[in-house]
Amino acid sequence: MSQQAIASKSIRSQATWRDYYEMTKPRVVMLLLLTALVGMCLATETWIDPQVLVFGMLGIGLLSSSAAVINHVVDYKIDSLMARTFNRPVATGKVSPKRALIFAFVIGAIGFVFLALFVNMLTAWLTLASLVGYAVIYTSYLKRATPQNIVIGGLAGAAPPLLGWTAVTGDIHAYALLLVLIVFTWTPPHFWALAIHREKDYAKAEIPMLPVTHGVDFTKTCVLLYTVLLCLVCALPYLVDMSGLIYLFGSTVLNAGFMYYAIKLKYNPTSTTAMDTFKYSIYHLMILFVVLLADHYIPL
Ligand code: HEM
Ligand SMILES: CC(C)=CCC/C(C)=C/CC/C(C)=C/COP(=O)(O)OP(=O)(O)O
Repeated sequence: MSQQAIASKSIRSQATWRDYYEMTKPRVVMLLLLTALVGMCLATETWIDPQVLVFGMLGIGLLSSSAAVINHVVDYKIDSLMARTFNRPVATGKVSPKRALIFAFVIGAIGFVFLALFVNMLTAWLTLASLVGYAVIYTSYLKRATPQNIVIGGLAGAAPPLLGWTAVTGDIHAYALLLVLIVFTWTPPHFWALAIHREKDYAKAEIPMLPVTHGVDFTKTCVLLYTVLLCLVCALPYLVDMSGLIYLFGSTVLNAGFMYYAIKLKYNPTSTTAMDTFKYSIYHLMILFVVLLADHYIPL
C-alpha cells in the first residue's frame, strides 16, 4: 500500500458519529422541522394523530438530512476551497464520498418508508421531490450555473410547511402554499447577507453567487427589495384571515427588525452588518413560525 493510501486510510478511520451528524446540517434541519411542525399544527383545529406527528417529523427530518449529506458529497471540492467549509468531513477526506452516500441513502430510505407507510404517499413523494430539488437540481446544477441559484433552489428549503400540512390532511391547501411563500421570500435576504460577507470565498471557488457576478452593492439592493417583498408577503396570512392579531403584531415587529438590518446593510454598514443580518434572519424565521403557532392556539 502506498504512503498516500495508508495516510488517507488512517485519516478516514478517525471519522466518528459526530462527522456523520455534522453532515446532516442539524441546525438547518431543526429549523426546517419547526416550519414543518407549524404546517402540521395549522392544518387542523384538533389534535394531530400521534403517528402522523412522530413519523411525519422523523420522515421529513431524515430526508432533509439525507439531502444535506448528498450536498456535502457533491460539493466536496468547492467546500475544500472555502474558509467556511474546508473542514467538512468529506472535504477533508475524513469520510469518503462512498460512505457518505451510503449513509445518505440509508437515512433517506428510512425517511421515505416512514412517510409512505405511516403518513401518506403525497407527503412521501413531495418530500422526496424536495430532496431532489435541493441535492440534485440546486447543488449539482443551479449552484454552479446562475446567480438566481438560491432563488429557484430555495423552493426545496421552503417546502417543509407544505410537507407538514399534507402529512396531516393528505391534500394541498392554499394556506400551506402561503407558508411556503413566506420561507421562499425569506431565503434570498437570508443567504445573500451571508454571501456578501463571504464574497471572496465564493469568488475563489468560482461559484456564481450574486455578490460575485453583480457586485456587493447590487446584492445589498436585492436584499433590501426582497425584505420589502417579505414584509408584504407576511401580511397575507392576516389579510386572508388565516391568522389573527397575535400574528399581525409579532410579524410586524420581526419585519421591522429585518428592515432595520437591510437598510443599515445598504446605506450605513459596518464590517459586521452583513453577518448580523444573516444571524437575524435565522431568529426572524424561527420566531415568526413560533408566533404563527401561538396565534393558532391562543384565541383572541
Ligand atoms: C437555497 C436556500 C438556502 C441557502 C442557499 C442557504 C444557505 C445557508 C448557508 C450557506 C448557511 C451557512 C452555513 C454555515 O454556517 O456553514 C446557512 C445557515 C443556516 N440556514 Fe440557510 N440556506 C437556505 C435555506 C434555508 C432554509 C429554508 C432554512 C430553514 C428553514 C435555513 C436555515 C438555516 C440555519 C438555521 C442556518 C444556521 C446553521 C448553523 O448555525 O449551523 N436555510 N444557510
Ligand atoms: C427534503 C427537504 C426538505 C430538503 C431540503 C434540505 C435542505 C437541507 C435545505 C436547506 C437549504 C440549504 C442549507 C442550502 C445551503 O446549501 P449550500 O450548498 O449553498 O450551502 P453550504 O455551502 O453551507 O453547503
